[in-house]
Amino acid sequence: MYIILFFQIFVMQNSLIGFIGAGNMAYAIISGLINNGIKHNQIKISDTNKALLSLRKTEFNLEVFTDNTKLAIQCNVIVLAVKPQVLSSVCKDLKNKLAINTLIISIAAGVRSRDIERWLGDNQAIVRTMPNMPALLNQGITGLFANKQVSDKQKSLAENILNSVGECLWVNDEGLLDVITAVSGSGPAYFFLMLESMTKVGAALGLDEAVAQKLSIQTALGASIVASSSEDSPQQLRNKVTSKNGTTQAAIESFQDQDFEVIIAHAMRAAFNRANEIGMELGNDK
Ligand SMILES: NC(=O)C1=CN([C@@H]2O[C@H](COP(=O)(O)OP(=O)(O)OC[C@H]3O[C@@H](n4cnc5c(N)ncnc54)[C@H](OP(=O)(O)O)[C@@H]3O)[C@@H](O)[C@H]2O)C=CC1
Ligand SMILES: O=C(O)[C@@H]1CCC=N1
Repeated sequence: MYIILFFQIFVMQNSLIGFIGAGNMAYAIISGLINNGIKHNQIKISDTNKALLSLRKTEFNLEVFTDNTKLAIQCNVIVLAVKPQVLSSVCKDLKNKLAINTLIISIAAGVRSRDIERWLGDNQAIVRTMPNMPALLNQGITGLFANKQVSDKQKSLAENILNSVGECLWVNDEGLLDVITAVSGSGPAYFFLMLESMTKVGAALGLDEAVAQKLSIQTALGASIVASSSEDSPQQLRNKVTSKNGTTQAAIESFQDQDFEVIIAHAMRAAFNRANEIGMELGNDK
């Protein structure tokens, strides 16, 4: 056990991790890596946006590049952190320039590993992932899928990197990553929307907006902590808040009258379908 742990730390400490794309998710993952003891000189970052690169250089004290290839040829792990729509051109520029043992980690929604393989050139080890934004505070959760070229050592390297920002969950069926996208990838935004609505209504009912926001956020935090530490299911916990003929029952009945579950199902299916659509659109990109 200790030998495996020591080996994993050794592999991480001897990796050079390059991020292509310096946006929100790169920021979140790099923050987690640095908080977990990865040295600044083990992370490099490239982006087309020079102003953003100079901000990242100030924030993290890392080497930055405007040329993705220059970054990629120096790293043994490359995290593809650009929008799905620019991923094919980013990969095609790297085609046949990477060492065969370079591990590619894609965080792009919808984009299938076989397309990334096709754009980069065959036989590249690719771990396709779906992290989420709470990675920023090491509270993320990431779904991962490995293509056939990924070795066990590379699997544990990818897992260690994403474990720096939260929990990891491997899937054998790549299609499930689109479901994970609809649940936890996009999920933080669903809860933020709920917070926005609760704040607005609290203010409309007479609270200061800042007070309504604080109450809403602390309530979400408290409910999440209880749900994640309790043996009870979310439904059982809900029942514990819902007094017979009380205020919560009135609210829950109103949600149910408005088909709350249908609203959630439509929204999550829309996210899932969009992930599929992105995969199909880019799958047609030669
Ligand atoms: N945001 C989230 O919560 C999550 C996002 N993801 C995935 O992560 C990926 C990144 O998302 P996010 O960080 O939000 O996006 P951002 O737009 O914040 O970051 C992407 C960065 O890539 C830059 N970029 C564009 N073209 C290139 C290029 N050719 N070479 C290098 N850099 C380039 C962009 O510059 P410019 O803005 O100037 O175009 C931008 O700075 C996406 O694929 C998304 O699906 C996954 C899980 C959660
Ligand atoms: O909205 C998106 O497409 C990305 C993927 C999951 C979260 N953000």
